[in-house]
Amino acid sequence: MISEIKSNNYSVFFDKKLEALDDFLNSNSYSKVFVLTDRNTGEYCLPVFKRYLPKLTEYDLIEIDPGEENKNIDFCIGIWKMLLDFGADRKSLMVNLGGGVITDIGGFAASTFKRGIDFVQIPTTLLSQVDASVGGKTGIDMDGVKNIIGTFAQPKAVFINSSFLSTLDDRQITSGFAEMIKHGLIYDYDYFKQLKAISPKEINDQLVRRSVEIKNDVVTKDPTEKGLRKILNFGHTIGHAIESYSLANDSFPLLHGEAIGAGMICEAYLSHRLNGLPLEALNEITDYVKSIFPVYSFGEGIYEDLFAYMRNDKKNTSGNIGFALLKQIGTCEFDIYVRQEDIKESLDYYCSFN
Ligand SMILES: NC(=O)c1ccc[n+]([C@@H]2O[C@H](COP(=O)([O-])OP(=O)(O)OC[C@H]3O[C@@H](n4cnc5c(N)ncnc54)[C@H](O)[C@@H]3O)[C@@H](O)[C@H]2O)c1
Ligand SMILES: O=C(O)C(=O)C[C@@H](O)[C@H](O)[C@H](O)COP(=O)(O)O
Ligand SMILES: [Zn+2]
Repeated sequence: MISEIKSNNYSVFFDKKLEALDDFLNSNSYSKVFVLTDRNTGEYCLPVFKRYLPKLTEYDLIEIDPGEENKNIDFCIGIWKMLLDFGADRKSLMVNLGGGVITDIGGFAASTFKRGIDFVQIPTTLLSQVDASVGGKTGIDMDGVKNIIGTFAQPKAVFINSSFLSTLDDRQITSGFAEMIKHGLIYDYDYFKQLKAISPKEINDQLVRRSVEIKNDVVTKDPTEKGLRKILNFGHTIGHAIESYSLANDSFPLLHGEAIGAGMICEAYLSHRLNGLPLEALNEITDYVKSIFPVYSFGEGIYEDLFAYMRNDKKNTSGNIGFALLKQIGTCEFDIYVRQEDIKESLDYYCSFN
């Protein structure tokens, strides 16, 4: 059974057999089809893709190394070169089969090759299914700064097949769960309470769909993040800085969702101190998020590094560091500019749990 959510000029299909993708390919005469995977999705997901699309006999496979550290210009150049060498033209299609790294770098490479070819997203991690594949943010990291190069480019379609999650490890499932928690905190208290009642491994199609609905409600109203869409960035001003620091300094860096978990605790603190979030709500959020994600251990010695990353956040204006902060659980406000000393206090709050 296929269900569909309509987004900005494209649809998100929930489809256990990729029949919607089969229909999409049959109703669009693309000159060539390119499939972008990483090594893991090539191993675990490509066989599923091929099983459901027996008529797709002709495609060129582009495979990159997995991991956040590879969401960079060098791998992007490699993808562009493959498109060039294999004769991609403006009527070609890029199929991004992977997690958020693949949907981000693949969407960026496709949206810039020959000034843009069509691409579709087939998200294969929980995080990419509930967040990364929807909304048209594409991009790569540079000099350790998250998503500093990129485009707003809408896919032609998104095809979500929850069976891909069966080969995803628990840590990756929990990482994606962070974005679902975020959706509840910024938009739907009842949804947050539903998530609190289960463990990340107990997620189901209905909860995945609810997260996509929430993200889609927001991005259809503000596709290029001029205002409202910034609420989807709750936890990310500090979370991205922690993720970038960990990527640059840790042998086994935090995953995106783990860093956002830390960021959400810090930004819930700022929501309480500066935006009226009740103390009991701050405690509820802190206690719950700490129960899902181990506290990342750091101290004041890295604060300057974190501030340097935050100074590159895309929500900033004229050097003022921008945040989306909660008013209450389920309601989030944006374009709140926070002084460095207040940010430091939120980091002290988080580090007090070490
Ligand atoms: N564009 C957006 O709106 C948006 C939203 C949220 C996050 N992001 C970005 O997404 C990235 C994180 O995405 P992610 O968490 O999916 O990471 P990821 O793409 O690195 O995937 C995580 C790991 O799981 C492996 N994998 C993927 N699917 C698998 C499967 N079905 N079975 C087994 N292994 C599988 C991958 O090879 C990788 O090793 C970050 O770069 C983040 O900035 C973008
Ligand atoms: O879609 C959005 O908008 C988001 O902010 C979703 C985030 O979860 C995601 O990590 C996004 O890539 C962050 O955007 P950025 O603009 O801070 O790079
Ligand atoms: Zn995120």
